[in-house]
Amino acid sequence: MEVYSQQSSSLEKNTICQLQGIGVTFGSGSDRSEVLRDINLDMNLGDFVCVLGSSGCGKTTLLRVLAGYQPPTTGYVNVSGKRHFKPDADVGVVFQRPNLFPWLSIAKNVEFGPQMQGVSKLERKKKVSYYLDMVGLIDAAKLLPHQISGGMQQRAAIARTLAADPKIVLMDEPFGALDALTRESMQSHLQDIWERTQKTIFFITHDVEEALLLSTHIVVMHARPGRIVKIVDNPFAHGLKKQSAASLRVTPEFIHMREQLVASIHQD
Ligand SMILES: Nc1ncnc2c1ncn2[C@@H]1O[C@H](COP(=O)(O)OP(=O)(O)OP(=O)(O)O)[C@@H](O)[C@H]1O
Repeated sequence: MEVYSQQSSSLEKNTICQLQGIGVTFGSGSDRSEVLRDINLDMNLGDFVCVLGSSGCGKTTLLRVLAGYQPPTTGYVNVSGKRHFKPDADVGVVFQRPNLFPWLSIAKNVEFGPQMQGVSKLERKKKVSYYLDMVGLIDAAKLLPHQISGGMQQRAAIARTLAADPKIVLMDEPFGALDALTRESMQSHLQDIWERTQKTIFFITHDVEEALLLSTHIVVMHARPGRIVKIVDNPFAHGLKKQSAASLRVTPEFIHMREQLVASIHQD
């Protein structure tokens, strides 16, 4: 395992997304609050980056900068070599609560992005079937969001985001509102989807085990101001392909790594 505290790895040829010197300060005078300072991070094609950190350390603010919702006070974001400063189709977002359009069927929700992009009807149909199949929701295509479970809704939200073909997918605690069993099945669904699409994923979680089960890299942030203190190459990357979460979790290596990460979060 390689653990290193450097702030930025060198730009490689398959870098999809680059955060350079990101800082965010809200307010001014006595209300001034520096929420993020000098965040540098490169994400390569197919990376699954999990971000861990105590509550309020700035994870969501960082995701909002990446999405183009929050302009940084300093620094910039590049996606595929271009400045990214406003929301667009290159960056897809999945929130903690699946914000599906309640009046549209699951299929129409998934079709929405490609339709906005002017994709032909035939292509749209193909995309909808492909992504609904990927998330195991073919049979729910005609149902409305309120007619399916929370886990199914979140899978539909993931399919909707992927159907717009983003270069990078941002996820803000997407399984945080789900019960433990559904969460576990969603983790294995997401791992499978990621293996199949090879998308670059930026994933915020409070759950150290979730980060170890899913990611290729783990970013640890500390607060006041929010900053990256550690970037870890996850030795368990792709681990769910070889063994179940239950058997991985009890290995001494996994337990040791989990304890190390918990300690580094709490050094904050
Ligand atoms: N628009 C804003 N104006 C002022 N302060 C803000 C604003 N948005 C966020 N903050 C502050 O920035 C800090 C970081 O918030 P953020 O939501 O990014 O943290 P987080 O790590 O995602 O927290 P959690 O894990 O609890 O979701 C908090 O102190 C929050 O109050």
